[in-house]
Amino acid sequence: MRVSLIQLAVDPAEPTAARRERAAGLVRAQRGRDLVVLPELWTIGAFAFDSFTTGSEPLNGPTATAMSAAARDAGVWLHAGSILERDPDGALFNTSLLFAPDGTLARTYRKIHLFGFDQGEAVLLSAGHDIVTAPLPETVLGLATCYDLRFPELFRALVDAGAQTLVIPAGWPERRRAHWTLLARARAVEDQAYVLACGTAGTHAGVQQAGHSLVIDPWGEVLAEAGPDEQVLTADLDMDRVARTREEFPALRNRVLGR
Ligand SMILES: NC(=O)CCC(=O)C(=O)O
Repeated sequence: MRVSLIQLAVDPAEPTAARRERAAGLVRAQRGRDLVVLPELWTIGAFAFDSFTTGSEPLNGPTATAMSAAARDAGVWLHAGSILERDPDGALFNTSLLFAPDGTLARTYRKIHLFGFDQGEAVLLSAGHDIVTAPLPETVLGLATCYDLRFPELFRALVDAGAQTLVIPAGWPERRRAHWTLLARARAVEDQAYVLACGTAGTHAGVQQAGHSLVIDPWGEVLAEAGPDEQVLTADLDMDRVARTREEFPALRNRVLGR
């Protein structure tokens, strides 16, 4: 499976509409790949809390419309990262969007673990509750978002639901980059799954982003790692490796608790 992770720079000087158009162009340039991934809240920035209300949009809003068209034009599965979803009652969610190659919105995932303790996302948004997987021709995706990475029980639930490739869009700060790398590799090793972890670059709301998006195999080896700046990271994945790893080193089968 050929994957591209688009590590977008979120720069407050760039209007959202311009970034949306730029992101759509980058997606279109990935024709020939099987799956393309964008980061968390790349329209406004994961830490731009002051813009959370004005930057919110419905599931048929401008970002979803542009990403649907880009997926269709490129003929790829597109995990379009996440948007600030405003539901019909006005509640806000951090919602990931997965588009099929014909542009259909195949899945949404509302971030379960909201970041910020007693401020920011944690107080401004509503949390999701649903475990979301998506069967693709080559693999089964399990969806999670950024801070979710710190909660291994979510990933175990995704694996129990059939996930083989864990997709994690993020807006992770440089200050905690060591955690990002460590936890992403840990999730790959403990769940014996590919991890596609796509972050943002640049600085927004005074928070320098880590970049360093990662493609990690089910043995925990880093197959590809981005630098700090905007970059398209590509990798070719051997999907048989998930089943082989789980067969040859059957730690998942040896679970005693929580089954
Ligand atoms: N957007 C986020 O979820 C940030 C998470 C984070 O900074 C951390 O877990 O550390």
